[in-house]
Amino acid sequence: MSAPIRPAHLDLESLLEDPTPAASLRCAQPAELRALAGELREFLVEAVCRAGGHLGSNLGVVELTIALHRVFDSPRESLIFDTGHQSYVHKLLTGRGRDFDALREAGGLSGYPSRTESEHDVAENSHASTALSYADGLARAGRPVVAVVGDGALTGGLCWEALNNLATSDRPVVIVLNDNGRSYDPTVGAVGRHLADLRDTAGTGPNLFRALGFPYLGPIDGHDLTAVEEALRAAKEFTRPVVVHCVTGKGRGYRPAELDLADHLHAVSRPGPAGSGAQWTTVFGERLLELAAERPRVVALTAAMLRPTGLLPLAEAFPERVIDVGIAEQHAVAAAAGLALGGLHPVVAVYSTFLTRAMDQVLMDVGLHRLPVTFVLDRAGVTGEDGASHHGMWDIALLRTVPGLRIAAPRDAGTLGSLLRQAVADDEGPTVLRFPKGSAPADLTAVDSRGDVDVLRFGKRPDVLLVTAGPLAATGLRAAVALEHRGIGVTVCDPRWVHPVDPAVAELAAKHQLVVTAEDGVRGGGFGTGLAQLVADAGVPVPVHPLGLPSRFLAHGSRAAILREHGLDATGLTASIQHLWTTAELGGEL
Ligand SMILES: Cc1ncc(C[n+]2csc(CCOP(=O)(O)OP(=O)(O)O)c2C)c(N)n1
Ligand SMILES: CC(=O)[C@@H](O)[C@H](O)COP(=O)(O)O
Ligand SMILES: [Mg+2]
Repeated sequence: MSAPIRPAHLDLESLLEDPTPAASLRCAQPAELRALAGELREFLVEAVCRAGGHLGSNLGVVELTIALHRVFDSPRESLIFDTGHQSYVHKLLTGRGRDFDALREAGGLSGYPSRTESEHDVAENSHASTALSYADGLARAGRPVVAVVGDGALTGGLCWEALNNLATSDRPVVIVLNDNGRSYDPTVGAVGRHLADLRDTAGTGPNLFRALGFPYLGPIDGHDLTAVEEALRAAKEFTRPVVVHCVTGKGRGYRPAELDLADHLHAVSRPGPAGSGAQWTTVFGERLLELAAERPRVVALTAAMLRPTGLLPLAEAFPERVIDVGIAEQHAVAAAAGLALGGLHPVVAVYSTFLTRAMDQVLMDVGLHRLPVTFVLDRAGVTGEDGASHHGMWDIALLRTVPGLRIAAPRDAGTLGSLLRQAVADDEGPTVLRFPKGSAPADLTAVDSRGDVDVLRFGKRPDVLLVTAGPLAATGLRAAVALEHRGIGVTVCDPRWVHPVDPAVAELAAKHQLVVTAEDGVRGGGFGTGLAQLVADAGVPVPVHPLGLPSRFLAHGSRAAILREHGLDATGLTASIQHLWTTAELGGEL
């Protein structure tokens, strides 16, 4: 193999222009690499503060990622980053630096590894704790593989299932433990404590990895390029899985991130005009605190997301009533079942997308026992910039299959409060509350109520009944006004409980000629499907047409733009309903 041609001088500018930066990295001198690390940090701070995204985690892995690309030959040797939120440096070192101009924008660079973006991205991840399993599989398939896993991700049970298998494997896998002592709460659990002991004793004390049978190299200063490289080169010599324990600083090199002791600027939001209403998350946190003060049996659980799910106010007021289990959604749900069996009313606060991991526990541990557990799903529906794996668009369709479980979708801050109150007062079985990312619309007053169902407006003529789920109520009202101007009477109602839907909706349906439903979840199997069943079962001969998201993995972009693209903004709903009404009047198929 001919020696790589060495550029005159390696710096960020030359690296950004270089289609194969790793080759240049391998030729660079230590001083150049140290200077490059500084430039990469400045670049990250500028790009992420502009576009939003994961900052602290990426600042912490600059040297580690440089070393990985110097020692391993990606993509021949697969580099997998667990969770993938810390893969920005990897993107920069694999020819995607210029694409940071459109980081997390529609059509632009993804905030996570993306197979369509680069052959250097092995898996399209973002749900934590999967990398070691991918690595085990890839190694068994004959691929040399390196997996980088964080101390937070290591709290997930899936990692331990993988380690159980890897420890006895005869295939080479380099497991790089990126230990920054941070997931969200560094005090959660024994894994974090053991890693701290390994750091404190310089690896000389009891060592879980060695006890399981892994060769263990470390702990290594993850910002000392030479030390990391030496360890990786040594690890590469092993013909079986080996653990390299790197100690890094989350937010390293950027003062505001280093000083942010809560989460070292784990993720930052894109700057922009603040929404008019309060954030859904904030409203939930405030209402839960009030309810917990009234109801001593209420306790809350989070899977390493205390602040993002709004539980901080409760944790500050009643620290003993909030349990952070680490990145362990399955354990959170099964432990909630235990808490409920013990007479408490647990509230599991989790992002919609992460509850899917624990579906079995929802079905068999909570559902089967008809336990009073309330699941609060933040980031339900379209989440936006975090892309395909973060959209919370499957929750209604999946959860509807759990016998006895009821799902509520508040339309605004006011209904969030009242529905949460109903949910935690329900001791007959599991309840779910789902709401999206962002700010809640202004409260919408009902003009009439039929059971659980709020009628938000009556059409001038009983043409169309529009039944909306959660925040689509505000959108539906705007569409209804536009349709009235076009001569189509539209009644809008919000069932509030989107599963099972109150039969009062079937009675309303019977008074109209066409029913349209709107939801920000998958259309097939979702709320609209359930409502169509209800109307049919009630013997009401009115066609029901569900509108929602297609059953596809939707790319990143802003929430508003994605909803627009799928006809779930006011203009889209207006057009769809007008089309359906026209077709219906002409006697066409619905
Ligand atoms: C299954 C799952 N639950 C929750 C999250 C949200 N989440 C993203 S990163 C993160 C912390 C990861 O900690 P760690 O692996 O130590 O990486 P660090 O950010 O510290 O580098 C969490 C909880 C997730 N991605 N996946
Ligand atoms: C918490 C985390 O790292 C991801 O799940 C992601 O960044 C979510 O972003 P938001 O919390 O801004 O929705
Ligand atoms: Mg960490």
